[in-house]
Amino acid sequence: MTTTITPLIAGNWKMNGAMASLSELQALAVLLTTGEAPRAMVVVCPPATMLAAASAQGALSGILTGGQDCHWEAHGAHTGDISAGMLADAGAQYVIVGHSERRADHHETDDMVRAKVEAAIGAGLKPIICVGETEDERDSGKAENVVAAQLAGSVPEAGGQHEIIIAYEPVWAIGTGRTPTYDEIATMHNGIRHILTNRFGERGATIRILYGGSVKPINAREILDINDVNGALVGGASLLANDFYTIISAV
Ligand SMILES: O=C(CO)COP(=O)(O)O
Repeated sequence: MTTTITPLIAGNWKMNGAMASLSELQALAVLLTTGEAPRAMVVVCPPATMLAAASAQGALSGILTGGQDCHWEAHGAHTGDISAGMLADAGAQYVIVGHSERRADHHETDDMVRAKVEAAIGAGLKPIICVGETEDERDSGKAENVVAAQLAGSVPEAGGQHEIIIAYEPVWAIGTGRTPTYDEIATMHNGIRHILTNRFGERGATIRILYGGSVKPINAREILDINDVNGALVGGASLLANDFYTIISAV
């Protein structure tokens, strides 16, 4: 059912890197254009200050770019914030919304995330909507219910007509070097697929579901082989061109 989905590998640089890190993007571009053609779409989400330069550079080698967050309004008195339209203006085609670090650090609720997704769609961006349980929630057997509730709250009806991407990122697997078992990932992705097809019908079968949380060159192949895993959202390992390229090549 999902075998026709072209996988997508996205790198989330978070608050790492400086303009000098664009040399890593350049190195990645060289690897991607001189090696075997990638079997995945490649997206890099650098800090917003680097987005325009990264987009211009990426365009030369097929690397797409995305923002790491956007405001839910198109413009206004929101000091320090960036709108989805501004990200598009800087060359982004994607935007990460509802990352657990923002849900935690900025008290983002599902309602806020849904409004951001709508703003992203309105600006012509493809939102990468993050969901995932904490360790306590997994230990107490609530992981699937937590993710189902986040999907219900964070994914707007417009998700049925526009391209959206779901990223399942268990909070306890982010930056820890720990991952769920392959069975646990398969169960969660299968559950998300059911939720998407129940809600959006045939279209739900075409929505990419990425896995994120300690994806590394060493585990990428096994994770990307799991049914209904349509790519990865990579943090730390996306900062170095060689590591990121190895993950992309694992598709
Ligand atoms: O949060 C993540 C991507 O959004 C995952 O980060 P790590 O790959 O560093 O665990």
